[in-house]
Amino acid sequence: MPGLERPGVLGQIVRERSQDYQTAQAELGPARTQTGRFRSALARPGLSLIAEVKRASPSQGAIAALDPAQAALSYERGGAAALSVLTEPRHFGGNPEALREVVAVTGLPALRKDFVVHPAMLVEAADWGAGAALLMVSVLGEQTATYLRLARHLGLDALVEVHDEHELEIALASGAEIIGVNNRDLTTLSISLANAPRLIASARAQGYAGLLVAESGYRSAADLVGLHGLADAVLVGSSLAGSGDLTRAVRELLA
Ligand SMILES: O=P(O)(O)OC[C@@H](O)[C@@H](O)c1c[nH]c2ccccc12
Repeated sequence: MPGLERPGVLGQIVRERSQDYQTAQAELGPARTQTGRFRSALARPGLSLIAEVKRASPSQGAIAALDPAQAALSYERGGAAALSVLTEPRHFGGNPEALREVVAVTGLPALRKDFVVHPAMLVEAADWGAGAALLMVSVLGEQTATYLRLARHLGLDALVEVHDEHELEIALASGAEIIGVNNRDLTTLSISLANAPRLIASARAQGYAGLLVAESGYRSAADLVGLHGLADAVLVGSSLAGSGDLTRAVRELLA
């Protein structure tokens, strides 16, 4: 399975997830209809917000004991364009039910946020009603294009995540329609808010015409100023999830 040799926290999680899915079988079945709901939600004019249901993280430990369905409704009320739901159980407090519950209560498209290391994880995402799945170039490397094709076959949009120039090259070559740039280095967990603007500008300069998402570390509307007119969307988790009033936190972030 891909990514087993990655260093730091990322490598640990990838090895755990690979164990979890070691004996899984992926029944792809016939091609499913592509709705593109997640993609269209981000393509709307202005900076779209992907609000994340995140109960814990390796960098912060416990964030908030959110009820996923309630959190999703609060985010929707505040004006989020789409949702991201962690399904990784050991470090992010996620689980499959969280995603299923969110899909059941909201009209917003949801991203399965996990460390995809096996095709079965994409089949699950589609079966659970996700509109999209996260594909991390730091995990999948040159297999990113293969997983992208699998996601499409299953009717899913894919958020292809990169953190540096080399990963961006792989994402651009893979044919990704949505590329996310993570400000957080997942091997060290350190954040640099300059990373997403820099790589997003680089993707545009290379003629990339798809959607671009800035990810991680945003806490206030002031932090987003540099993204307007540059990124199509921003992915925010911890600062919203830990705010105590999710609807208000979304409104303040988008103000
Ligand atoms: O909580 P933050 O700093 O707002 O970040 C959200 C999101 O970008 C982050 O959860 C994330 C980005 N890429 C990931 C990959 C796996 C797990 C988590 C992530």
